[in-house]
Amino acid sequence: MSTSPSPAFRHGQPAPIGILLVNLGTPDAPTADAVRRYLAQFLSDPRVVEIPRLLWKPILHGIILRVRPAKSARKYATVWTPEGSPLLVWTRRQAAALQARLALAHPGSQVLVEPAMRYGQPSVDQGLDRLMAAGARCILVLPAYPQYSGATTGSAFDAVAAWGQASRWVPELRFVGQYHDDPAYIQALATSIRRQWATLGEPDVLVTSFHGMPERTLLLGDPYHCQCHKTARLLAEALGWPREQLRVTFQSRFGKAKWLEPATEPTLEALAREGHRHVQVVCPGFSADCLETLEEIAQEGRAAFLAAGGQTFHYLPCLNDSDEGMAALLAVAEQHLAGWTLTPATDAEREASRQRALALGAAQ
Ligand SMILES: C=CC1=C(C)c2cc3[nH]c(cc4nc(cc5[nH]c(cc1n2)c(C)c5CCC(=O)O)C(CCC(=O)O)=C4C)c(C)c3C=C
Ligand SMILES: [Fe+2]
Ligand SMILES: [Fe+2]
Repeated sequence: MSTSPSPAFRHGQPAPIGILLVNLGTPDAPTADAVRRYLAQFLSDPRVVEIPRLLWKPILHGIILRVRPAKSARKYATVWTPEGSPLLVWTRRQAAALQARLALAHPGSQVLVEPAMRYGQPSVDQGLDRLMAAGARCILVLPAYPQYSGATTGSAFDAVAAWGQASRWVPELRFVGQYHDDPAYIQALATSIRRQWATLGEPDVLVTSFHGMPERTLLLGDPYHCQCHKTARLLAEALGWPREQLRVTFQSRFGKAKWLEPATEPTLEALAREGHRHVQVVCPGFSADCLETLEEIAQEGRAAFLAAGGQTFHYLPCLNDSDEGMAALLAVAEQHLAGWTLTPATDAEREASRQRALALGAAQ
């Protein structure tokens, strides 16, 4: 979408450029009521549950929203921090760190970074309204999902489009689709893992556990599964590790449909039974630690591996706001900001450029 002239350079005064850093979303509190509100919004999204609404609504409201909130709230309580849900805390820190790094890297430009949650607060609408209120008319939407899936990245796009439909002044918008094979992201993963190996040592097997998706989405053309495998292959290469010592698994199964395989927890149990004693798990598809990594992997996954006879288990944290993680987000943002982040021209430079254009026109 584009208006002309580019509003970022109007009147010789640079308007700020906006970045909306979007992650999935999380409840406001680790209580059944708050989790119910969050799940109701999340699981009503047709991008997330692709079952005809007439069939799905009675299941969602009659069963899932009655049973799951209390169970999930108990899990959230085990990872909740004094500042709130880990996913939101990390997303806020990432947004602040990205803004600071952009200010250092591009002293002539002002780039504002707002955190947003696709479900819950602060919403995509609130984040975009804030950027507009601050004067940003060029906005980059950066979903914090390295691998594209319709359920996550696609849904973030829907939220931005719905906001645009309700807006009189739609800004220039750019949207990051994925960065699963970006060298800066792969390098960040490898650096983070190697740093942790310096104290933990290398495992027998490194399990890369990605969030699952219904298998049907792969058959329908969603690139998510392939992008997870490509990330894992590039990571093995960056680590200089034999491919067979690095496993790709899918976690967080939801519902009755067949999900992508192999599943993480059964794989951890099988590795223990096969005699692999030292296993580590890393979750490259999550840019920030959250319930799915801190509870499902670091707690449940560990318990399953040790109960099956494994000896040592380490969960390797996500990139979060680490130096290497922020360098990767900065690199991804910069690729998409090109042309917007140019330090604005002075009046003299603008006049010289106008004269050159006139001279060119006269020569033709
Ligand atoms: C990173 C990518 C993610 C994909 C792909 C994804 C797909 C997906 N998820 C569900 C159902 C649930 N996911 C839940 C939590 C959750 N999911 C992601 C990321 C992806 N989901 C994150 C970052 C989180 C953590 C949120 C947090 O607050 O920390 C939950 C809620 C928790 C629970 O009750 O178990 C559900 C439910 C589906 C159905 C799906 C693909 C179709
Ligand atoms: Fe999920
Ligand atoms: Fe889970």
